[in-house]
Amino acid sequence: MAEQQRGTQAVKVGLAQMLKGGVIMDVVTPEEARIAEEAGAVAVMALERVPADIRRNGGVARMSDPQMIREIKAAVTIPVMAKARIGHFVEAQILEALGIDYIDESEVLTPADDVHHINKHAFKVPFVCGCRDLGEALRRVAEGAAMIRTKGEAGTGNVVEAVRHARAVQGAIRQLQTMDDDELYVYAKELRAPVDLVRQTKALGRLPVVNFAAGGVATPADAALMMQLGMDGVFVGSGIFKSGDPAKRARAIVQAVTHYNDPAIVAEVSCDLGEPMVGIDVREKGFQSYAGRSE
Ligand SMILES: O=C(CO)[C@H](O)[C@H](O)COP(=O)(O)O
Repeated sequence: MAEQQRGTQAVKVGLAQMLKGGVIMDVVTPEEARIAEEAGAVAVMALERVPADIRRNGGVARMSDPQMIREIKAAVTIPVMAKARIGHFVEAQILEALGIDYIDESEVLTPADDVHHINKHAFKVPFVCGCRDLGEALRRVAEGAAMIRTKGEAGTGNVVEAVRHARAVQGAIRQLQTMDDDELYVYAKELRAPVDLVRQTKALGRLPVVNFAAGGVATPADAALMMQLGMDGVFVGSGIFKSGDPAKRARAIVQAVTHYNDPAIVAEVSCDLGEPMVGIDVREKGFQSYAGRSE
């Protein structure tokens, strides 16, 4: 690709589109990365601890050790993503210098700036960011995100928040499509999002970038549910590598995403998967929401 074309918003959005219809798996070792690749993951997310362990350990969660990210990059041929803390543009600079394929500016790590997100236009590497609703999604796109993921609640093994966020985004887009163009200025104000992106979303009938589900997807049925709710693909972390048979579950979730509209196949791949991860009820007293850490 010509140097002057690298890193334009169109190129970054196009790179993210290449992941459409796929599963992106959190991995913490080169061995897990190889299991993910063999299972058919379209990309892996290299991190030191899956979200369930981040929750268990507590403390400040930061960008992973660059050496560990390098080892995961060397282990697989599929794209490798890594996480930077919200607003931590130096962690993002480091990840870009490491040649990472996509950066996740993630609420799963402890935010570094509780007001500002990273200006993602300043980078050549594409970014993915989380959202709970349409306004949050379009604010991230305005900052240069090339890919969106609904946040869910990572590390819970509980799909309820992923469903809530996917329904919020899709429902708002349906509502937007019933609106008169004159009404978009006020709606954009309500969404706290630029009116040109609101107009574009109305015209497309979808977000202007790919939108994956994340946070709490733990079974093939969960993954197919998110696809039927209109998501373009799925992130799975704790649900695979905190389960009894990660390789089998990883393959099953990839199959379920590919055949999400075929219940017979989803039933078949759901058989004999061993123990699922133990989940957390998000209504439990003292539950810490990661999704609410930024807006
Ligand atoms: O942060 C992520 C995506 O950006 C994680 O990959 C994803 O949310 C994992 O969540 P879980 O462990 O619940 O599957």
